[in-house]
Amino acid sequence: MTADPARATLIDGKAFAAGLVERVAAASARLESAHGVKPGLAVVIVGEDPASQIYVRNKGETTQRAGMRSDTHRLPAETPQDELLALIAALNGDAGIHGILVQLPLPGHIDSAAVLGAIDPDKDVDGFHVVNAGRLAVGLPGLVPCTPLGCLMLLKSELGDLSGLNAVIVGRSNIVGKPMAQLLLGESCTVTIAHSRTRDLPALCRTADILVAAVGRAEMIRADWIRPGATVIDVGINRVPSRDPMKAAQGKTRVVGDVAFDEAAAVAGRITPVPGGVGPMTIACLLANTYTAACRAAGVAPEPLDA
Ligand SMILES: NC(=O)C1=CN([C@@H]2O[C@H](COP(=O)(O)OP(=O)(O)OC[C@H]3O[C@@H](n4cnc5c(N)ncnc54)[C@H](OP(=O)(O)O)[C@@H]3O)[C@@H](O)[C@H]2O)C=CC1
Ligand SMILES: Nc1nc(=O)c2c([nH]1)NC[C@@H]1CN(c3ccc(C(=O)N[C@@H](CCC(=O)O)C(=O)O)cc3)C=[N+]21
Repeated sequence: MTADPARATLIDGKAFAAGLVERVAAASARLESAHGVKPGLAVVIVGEDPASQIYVRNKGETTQRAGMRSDTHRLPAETPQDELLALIAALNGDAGIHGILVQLPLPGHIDSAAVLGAIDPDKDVDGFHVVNAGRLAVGLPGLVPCTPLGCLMLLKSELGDLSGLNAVIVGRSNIVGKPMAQLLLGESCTVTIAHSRTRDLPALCRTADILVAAVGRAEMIRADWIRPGATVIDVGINRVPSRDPMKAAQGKTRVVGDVAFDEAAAVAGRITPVPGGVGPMTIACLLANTYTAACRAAGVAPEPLDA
């Protein structure tokens, strides 16, 4: 038998998220007893996107655990945009609802930008409204997108001060890549954003002390793209056929990240697994944002939620 190569430390997002949910639950209970405000989240789902089902289920369970109110509005796929906008207007005006999340992607006949733009920015717990993107860009308090916020919490808890580190983010979406870059810039990292037109992506990735993969391509990032000792955050959630050919033939799938985990773990210093890494942090941060929004609506300073 050959000795195991050095293995990266696993960053346990699931455990970190469970702790964060507990802190949110405790802080929410204190907000309710001291000020009579119970944080309320409204989730709006239009149509049936099978990939989103797990997210929706995990979200519902976790919100319950945090002792928050959570309403789910399920609308048929053919819902006219006007009707969706009318629901958002009603939720904007509902004092018991502090957070509104419209599940993406929306059906093709709906203008997603118009829908996201209709959410009251102070209830926009996804942080997708242009006002919140602008606040993040200029360093004003707002609501920060949950996935990058969760990644940042993991990085700070693992590495402490991030200043001066080289961060490479692969992916430039408005919901992950760009806000991730803003947050790391805010921590004084030297930030590079890569995308599908980037030249020599492997060489660029090798410059990273912090490598964030948010691409949506199963196991694209290989071991030889990773600087030995680097911290790797894998945002990707990709469904691939089950390893067992019998199960695969029955259409069974498993979830993998954007990083080839097994080989990457032999090179990286620290790495998040998929599942059990960034995903649970996204949900915990959604609840944290709902708590923050409820505090601000009540004119109360939110308690710090850091570990
Ligand atoms: N864990 C979680 O909580 C969450 C996970 N996700 C997952 O994260 C991943 C990314 O999501 P999202 O940001 O919404 O995805 P998008 O599809 O919106 O963006 C993907 C980005 O990756 C870039 N890209 C695609 N192919 C390549 C390539 N071959 N080389 C370099 N860059 C490439 C694209 O570049 P270009 O702009 O040039 O097209 C784009 O900027 C997905 O797997 C998604 O499922 C998303 C949200 C939450
Ligand atoms: N308005 C909106 N906001 C979102 O934040 C949003 C969205 N729409 N649409 C879909 C994507 C995807 N997303 C995930 C969140 C958590 C997990 C998650 O908890 N994953 C677990 C389980 C994975 C599994 O086993 O399938 C894990 O990684 O361990 C996955 C995916 C949020 N998204």
